Amino acid sequence: MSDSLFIKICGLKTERDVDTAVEAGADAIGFVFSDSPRRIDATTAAGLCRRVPEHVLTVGVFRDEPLREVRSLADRAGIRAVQLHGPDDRAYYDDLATGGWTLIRAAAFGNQVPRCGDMGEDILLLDAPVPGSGVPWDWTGKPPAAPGEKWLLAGGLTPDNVRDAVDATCPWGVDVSSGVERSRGVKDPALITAFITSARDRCP
Ligand SMILES: O=C(O)c1ccccc1N[C@@H]1O[C@H](COP(=O)(O)O)[C@@H](O)[C@H]1O
Repeated sequence: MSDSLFIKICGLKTERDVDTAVEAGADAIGFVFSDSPRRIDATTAAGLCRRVPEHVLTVGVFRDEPLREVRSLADRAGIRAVQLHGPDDRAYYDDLATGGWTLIRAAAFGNQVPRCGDMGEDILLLDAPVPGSGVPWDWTGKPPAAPGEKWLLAGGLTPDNVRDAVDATCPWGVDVSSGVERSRGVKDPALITAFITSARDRCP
């Protein structure tokens, strides 16, 4: 992981896209294990993880999956972090913490601003109400999280809007899926590279 803006590229399914994200400087790459056009199985993810150097965090994305499913998929794939889109249950997080994974809690930004650590997570992801939809939320209204918190901005980011979004919200990092695709579920290597370049523009 680098000290500059942390960048996660999510929903990768192919060797070409993993290699592109790593070479372009991604800090984390995500594999979706929930219902989605980006879903892959544990065997495919394990093969892709073997291509990823140690300094890049491999993340499994789950939505309201039973604990035993999360544990089984994460173990078989060999990922190092789990991104949880529900349930917001402290016991669920405490259980997964014993597995040694970095815990990323995804929450929709609303009237109540979640705090990183409320569920024992290591990183908070503030997302649009429908994850993976490519629809941005209004990040201009008020500070999404306290300065210094380890939080990722996600939801409808693209190479064209990521720089403004970072300037407006000062997140610890950013996360993208739809905005680097040429069609739903199909990544575009040129967009992956363009996203990382734009996000880091004027950043250390
Ligand atoms: O990508 C999906 O289909 C998905 C499915 C289930 C949970 C999360 C999912 N994606 C996450 O959504 C955000 C933002 O995505 P986008 O850039 O708006 O398309 C990202 O964290 C993905 O990991």
